[in-house]
Amino acid sequence: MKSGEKLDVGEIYGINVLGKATYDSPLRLSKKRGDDIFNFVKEDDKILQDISLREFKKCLADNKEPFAMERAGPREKIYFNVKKTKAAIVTCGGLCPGINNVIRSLVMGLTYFYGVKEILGVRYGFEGLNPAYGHGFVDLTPAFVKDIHQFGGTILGSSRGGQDVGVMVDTLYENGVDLLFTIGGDGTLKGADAIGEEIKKRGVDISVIGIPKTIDNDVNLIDKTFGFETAYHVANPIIRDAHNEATGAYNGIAIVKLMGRDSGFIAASAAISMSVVNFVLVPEMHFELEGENGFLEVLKKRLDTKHHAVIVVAEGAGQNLFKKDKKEQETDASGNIKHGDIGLLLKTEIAEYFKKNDRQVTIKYIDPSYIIRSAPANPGDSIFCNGLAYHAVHGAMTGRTRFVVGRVNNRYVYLPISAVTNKRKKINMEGGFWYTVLESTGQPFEMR
Ligand SMILES: Nc1ncnc2c1ncn2[C@@H]1O[C@H](COP(=O)(O)OP(=O)(O)OP(=O)(O)O)[C@@H](O)[C@H]1O
Ligand SMILES: O=P(O)(O)OC[C@H]1O[C@](O)(CO)[C@@H](O)[C@@H]1O
Ligand SMILES: [Mg+2]
Repeated sequence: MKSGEKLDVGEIYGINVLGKATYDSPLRLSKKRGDDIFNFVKEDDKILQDISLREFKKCLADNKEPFAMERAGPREKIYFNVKKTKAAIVTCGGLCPGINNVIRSLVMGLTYFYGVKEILGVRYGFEGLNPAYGHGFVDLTPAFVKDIHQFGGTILGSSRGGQDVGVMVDTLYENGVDLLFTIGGDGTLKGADAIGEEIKKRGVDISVIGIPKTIDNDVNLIDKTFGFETAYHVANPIIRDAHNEATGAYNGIAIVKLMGRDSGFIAASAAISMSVVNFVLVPEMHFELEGENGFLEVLKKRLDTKHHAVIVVAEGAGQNLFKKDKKEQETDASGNIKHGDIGLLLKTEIAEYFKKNDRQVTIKYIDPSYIIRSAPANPGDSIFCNGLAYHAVHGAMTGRTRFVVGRVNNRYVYLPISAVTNKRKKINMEGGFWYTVLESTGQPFEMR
């Protein structure tokens, strides 16, 4: 392609809008550079998805515009009349550090940036949008939320389990809600999109916004979800102490099981952050216990040389070892598969194997379980939660709908909900992150 020639407009992650934004933003921001005042974000400001030069050159060669997404932030024109705007906030799914920070910053942002006067707190997840449960609403004001960031959990309560989308939209409409902020994981975001679809069908003016929350960090496309960093931060000293237990006995083995239903980011990050771990087992890998290259044999070799071992296992790892029939698979209220307890299975299998091989071992099994997700957000997550909430408020006021706010390549962006829910983010076993895990643990590429 010759210089100066225009690229074809390629695919971008287009976001639905309720209509044209016609009101002037009440924010006193600048429109020009060089005046030391933050500028409104221009509508054509996009962030590249893949920042490698090779990918960019490939797009140039194919005469295609690279994949890009909207930069998040305040716009000059907004859609909603701030004098009449009413918002609602709902939190769904499992707990996660930082939920209260997000609620607090949404309330502060809506109130102080745009002058929104009424914000409803929906109780106990999507249940709270079904009047049959009788949960009622909480009035969220700056005075009410000012201290909540100091606590873990969610002041609104949460739930799993499906609700009738029509009933939820009726509730929003009947209560005059213009903006619905949903804070949750993949399930919540799918629910939010379904609500947005129903709103569109009815032709009503309600924006639906998603703020991705999950300690598992399994939301597609975005750099990370809030709460993930705190979760592995809490796991870090637990691993340190597990190592003390392992080295405190001849042939001591410590097993730490961490959450991570389908993605092993918590286990892997915790292990790299406290690099005394010798084996990390995650759902993304296939490993066997038996056999010449199986996990038990590799563990034996490790004990023969070092006489202790620390194993960190993600709850969704090694599910192939349970040999369950598809029909026997149990699910929770939201349809998430309940996994077999890999921590206990490892403990039993390791004990039996070394007994059979006539070797003395001491096994300590540690399952911190919910402890890693019920803590308050650490400083890194607190900063992140603030940023997500403020950017969500700015996006919502413009009439954008069915979108999530997230960070991609270290920038805040808006993405359609469907782009982040159509696939679960998993550790790339050929990627640099997993390679770091192998470098840090010294475990083999394969154990099967
Ligand atoms: N496809 C869907 N359509 C409508 N609602 C859904 C859909 N999937 C999930 N939900 C609802 O979203 C809520 C939260 O889902 P879920 O329990 O799976 O948690 P999550 O948001 O994925 O968070 P976590 O990371 O803790 O799993 C539940 O009330 C669930 O019924
Ligand atoms: O027992 P609960 O509350 O349903 O949630 C457990 C699940 O939630 C998660 O923490 C995700 O939020 C998973 O890692 C875990 O499997
Ligand atoms: Mg989920």
